Amino acid sequence: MTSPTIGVFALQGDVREHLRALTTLGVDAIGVRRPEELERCHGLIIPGGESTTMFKLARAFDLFEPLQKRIAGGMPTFGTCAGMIMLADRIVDGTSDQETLGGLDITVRRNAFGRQVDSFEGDLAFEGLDGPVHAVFIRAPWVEQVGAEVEVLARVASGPAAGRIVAVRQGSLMATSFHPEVGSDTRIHQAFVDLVSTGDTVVVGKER
Ligand SMILES: NC(=O)CC[C@H](N)C(=O)O
Repeated sequence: MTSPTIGVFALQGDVREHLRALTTLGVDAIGVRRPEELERCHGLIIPGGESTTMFKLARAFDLFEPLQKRIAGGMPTFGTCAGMIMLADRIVDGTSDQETLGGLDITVRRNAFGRQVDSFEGDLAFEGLDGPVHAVFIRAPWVEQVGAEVEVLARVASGPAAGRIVAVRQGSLMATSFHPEVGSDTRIHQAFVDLVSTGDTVVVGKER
């Protein structure tokens, strides 16, 4: 596939930043609000935002089942922050029984780093990429537990959350706790575009 169309789930969240990153990479990028738009996509990004609102809107706009079907059918999908929560098979946050689209065999903790005030930035190593990534965390989840098929791509490097898993891949699904669409570093988007284009991405290590 030479020129894939990649959609960005566009009912809520930081859609524009992802569209801009994809366009910078020369990808045909479209916002997805309706099932017909999803049908045109070879891959999908689910952005950061507010995951409970995203679930409600996906239901209200009849996108929930089509999304679940495409993801289960192997469409490459990349979730960032709230998008990671959408893709997780299991969520813990102490309060809700929030449903998920699922697909990634991970357990995520919502707002794991704390509430609003605990948004932070930091550099971290990302499997397969040359040099560190500057990661921006905004009321972010972290991954508490991963299944046997899940590759860990990044962990927090230092501070109280050091060692926490913040990026994963399982087959055609990728997710980061942080926001790679913020700023001008498009390497993580490029890795996802490669995954969509070739069915595989940069060589990643396997860790549990
Ligand atoms: N920046 C984000 O996407 C925050 C995610 C949000 N805290 C949620 O639980 O859905």
